[in-house]
Formats: sequence, structure tokens, C-alpha cells
Amino acid sequence: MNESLNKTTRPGNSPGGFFITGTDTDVGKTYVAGCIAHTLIQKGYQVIPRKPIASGCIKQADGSLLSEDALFLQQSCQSNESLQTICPYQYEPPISPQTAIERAGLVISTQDLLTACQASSQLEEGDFLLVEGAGGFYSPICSDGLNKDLAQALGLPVILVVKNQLGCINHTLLSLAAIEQAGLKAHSIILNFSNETNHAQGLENWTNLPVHKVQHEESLTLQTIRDFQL
Ligand SMILES: Nc1ncnc2c1ncn2[C@@H]1O[C@H](COP(=O)(O)OP(=O)(O)OP(=O)(O)O)[C@@H](O)[C@H]1O
Ligand SMILES: C[C@H](N)[C@@H](CCCCCC(=O)O)NC(=O)O
Ligand SMILES: [Mg+2]
Repeated sequence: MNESLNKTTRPGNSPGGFFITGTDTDVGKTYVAGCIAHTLIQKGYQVIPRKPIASGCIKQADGSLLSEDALFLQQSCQSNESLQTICPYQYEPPISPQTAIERAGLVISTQDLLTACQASSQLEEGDFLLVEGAGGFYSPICSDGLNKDLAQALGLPVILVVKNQLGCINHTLLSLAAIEQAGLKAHSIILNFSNETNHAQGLENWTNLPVHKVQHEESLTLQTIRDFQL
């Protein structure tokens, strides 16, 4: 790991950040990341958000692009950094970022995304870097890498967001196997929409990781994640 990123790993065993991945796109990574930020802020931490690349951005009247993920993260982390800093690489088509970059005639590397996540001037001991990927752990995130590769470059513990739907046990175990194979620590699983019929019942027979719950919340009010340990 390069020297400046060592700042994201605090002394002892407590992590200085998390990489937020999911069993798929659209499973609730951004909303859950907001809930994690809310939980950490309540514990007294400052949380620094990054969504280093976003596709599916919204074209504004002035022609600029808005990443709704970056905006939600900025607000839920109570960040005073600009959206451009939180999410420097933005693309309009709602497709794999690698394809979006290619269509724009550009090349963006894993190293570029790593640099975007290096919040060096802001990050102090005790702060948390919260990095949301794009898609799932094996989704391509840039010209030369998957979410896996960015997570490895960051070396942060990984939180897996799981959408509570039939089939989610399979998706969870596949994702955890991939995280383990990448040599990364899986921190926890967060079951989103947990208050509906529990399709993850029995998952605890196959993993020792903590499984936290986030409920369906139509208003997207941020929820405190109970028993969330660093
Ligand atoms: N617990 C929840 N209660 C109500 N709505 C939710 C909840 N979690 C997610 N949503 C909604 O579901 C949709 C997908 O959630 P979200 O954008 O967080 O997913 P994502 O995994 O970050 O997607 P992407 O892959 O695009 O980054 C959004 O419209 C979001 O507002
Ligand atoms: C458009 C989506 N919302 C998302 C990209 C998902 C790519 C999934 C690619 C795949 O695994 O097939 N973009 C993003 O999170 O910025
Ligand atoms: Mg998102």
C-alpha cells in the first residue's frame, strides 16, 4: 500500500475506512453508506465520502452532470467537500463505468480512482473514509480494473450490502468468496429491506460475519445501524 494511504488504516485493529460493495447494482449501497455514515457520526467520527466514479449521472440545465450518489453521500456524511472532489469521474449513460469511459474516448485507471480516494489533506486519525464502488465486487469500474481491484488498492475492509430478495444467499456467498479470494477482510453484511420477508434466513449457517439490518424507509431517513462495531 502506498504511504499516503497508510493514513486510512489506523493503529491497532480498527479500520480507518470501508469499501462499500454490494451483491449487485441498485441494492442500496448508497443509502446504506449514508446509514453507516450516520452511525459513525453519532459515535463522534468524521466521515469522508468518495464515489470515485459514477455512471448514470443526471444532465443539469447548464450541461454539467450530477451524481445523485455523490450528493447523497455528501449530505449524509455532512461533508464540506465539493461533489467534484467526492466524485471526480462522472458519466451520463447508466452502464458499466468501463464502457462509459470507453464511449467518452477516455482512459481512467484504477490508480486514477485510488488517487481520487486519497483524502489526504482532510483525513486525520480517527476519521473514516467511506468509498462506494459502482455495481458489484466484480463489476468493471474503470478502464483497467474491477471494483475488486480498487478495493485491493485501497486495502480497506469491505462491507457487503445485500438486497433482501430471493436468491440473496447465493449472491452473498459468491461475493464473500470473491472478497476473500482478493485477500481482503469482509467487515460485515448489511441486509437492506430487512423488514420485508426475510430471504436471508439461514445465511448465518454459512458465515460468521455480523449481519446488520437496514429497513425499507420510504423517506430515506438515515437509520442507525444497531450494534455496528468498527
Ligand atoms: N432501505 C431502503 N428503503 C427505501 N428505499 C431504498 C432503500 N435502500 C435503497 N432504496 C432505494 O433503492 C434504489 C437503489 O438504492 P441505491 O441507489 O442506494 O443502490 P446502489 O446499490 O447504491 O445503486 P448503484 O449501483 O446505482 O450505486 C434507490 O432509489 C434508493 O433510494
Ligand atoms: C448505472 C449503475 N447505477 C452503476 C453501474 C453498474 C454497472 C454494473 C455492471 C455489471 O456488473 O454488469 N453506476 C454507478 O454506480 O455509478
Ligand atoms: Mg449507489
